[in-house]
Amino acid sequence: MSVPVTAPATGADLTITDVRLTPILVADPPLLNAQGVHQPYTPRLIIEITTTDGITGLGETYGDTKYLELARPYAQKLIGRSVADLNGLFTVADEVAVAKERVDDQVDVGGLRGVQTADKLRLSVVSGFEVACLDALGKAQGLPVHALLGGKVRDTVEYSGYLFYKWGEHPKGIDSEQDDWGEALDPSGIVEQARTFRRRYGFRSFKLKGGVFEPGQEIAAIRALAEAFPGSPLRLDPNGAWSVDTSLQVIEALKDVLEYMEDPTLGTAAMAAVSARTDTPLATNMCVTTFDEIKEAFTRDAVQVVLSDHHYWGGLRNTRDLAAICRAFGVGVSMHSNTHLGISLAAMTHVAATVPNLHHACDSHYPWQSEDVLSERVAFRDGAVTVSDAPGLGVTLDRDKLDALHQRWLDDDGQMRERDDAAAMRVADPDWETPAFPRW
Ligand SMILES: O=C([O-])C(=O)C[C@H](O)[C@@H](O)C(=O)[O-]
Ligand SMILES: [Mg+2]
Repeated sequence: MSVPVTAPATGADLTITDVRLTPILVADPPLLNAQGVHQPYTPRLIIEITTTDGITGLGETYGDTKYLELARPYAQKLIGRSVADLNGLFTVADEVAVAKERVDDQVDVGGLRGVQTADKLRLSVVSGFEVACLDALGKAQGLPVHALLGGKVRDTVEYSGYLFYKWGEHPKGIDSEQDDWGEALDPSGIVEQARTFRRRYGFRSFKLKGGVFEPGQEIAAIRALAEAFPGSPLRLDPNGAWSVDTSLQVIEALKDVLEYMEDPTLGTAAMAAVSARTDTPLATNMCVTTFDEIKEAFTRDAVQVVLSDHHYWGGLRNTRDLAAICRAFGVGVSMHSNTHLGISLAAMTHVAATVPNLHHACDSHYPWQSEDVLSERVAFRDGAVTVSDAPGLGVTLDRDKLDALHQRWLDDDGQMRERDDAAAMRVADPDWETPAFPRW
């Protein structure tokens, strides 16, 4: 292996001596989507990689069992390697077996993140370790992560306000934390939520998570937003809940105010059928979620914007590769988000800062997370995060906070350790089954 374990300029020893994995449960509000509702707590995995010199890099990824069972043996294999050996992270991942039942006939979070393959599972684990290696390497070299990716092309990264239909609180009788967002179950509730987003964070564009109510109500919500925030870029994302015809009807009703329509219908073929009959751009984080899916989707002109997500695309450098492919095909790129904490927001911001063809505000769930493992939260100002020039990611772990969220994970009887939005919905509605798609 030719990757140096000693940094020539600084003399820092980059050898990995310890990897610490801490599964946690993070409070999550009752956000509704096409599958059901978010659980009161969601699993995340915090990764700490330490070098011989005692430098520690931080990473974050999904924390459900299927990720933990890969992350544990993978972490062991990294001891003795260099944090600079970023390509080696993928080689080592191929040595970790993925259980067949984890991928056979499976989709990712009920399909919210598209297909589930062994490769994608591995990449979803590698990404957290890649971020931790980059953080450690940056600290060792005195360079921010964006510099390790080639350097920032912007000083701030814009995010959109991610609006959700939501209940005022989780169902009574189960452990949960109260949030201060209130209920939003109709157009006026959504506008009120958007006003709160704007007041607290300054977001200029908004995305509404749809596929919850019949399309007429969701059209009314977007119309109400357009009226309340004239000129703001707006997006609607029903996670594939509509047929091709319904998709076209909704697009027709909203085409004057939509920046893009996100995953109106399921699968590349149906997206291509919609795309062929509208000029409104279609975005996806469902039918293009792996490199293998790009060729068909792009050659059929099924999507005009790909919403990358460094967690399942395999890290920050793969995200840049994806952006380069999109650029070559004239396809736009932006960022998808699931529930995540500040380590991931910092990582998203570093990579987004380096992508020249990023022309849409990125998604982020972070405002919905009242808890974090950082000593200082990452701040949104005027709807954007300032790109840090501090070494590494530029964030600091608060061990007490990490320990408290880990204790919650330890105390859990197992129910919250797997994200399952349909099961969470059944707590309120025992007959709930995720509807067959297209639902409308
Ligand atoms: O399609 C999307 O943008 C997402 O899947 C984002 C999130 O997963 C969101 O839908 C959620 O967590 O409910
Ligand atoms: Mg989406």
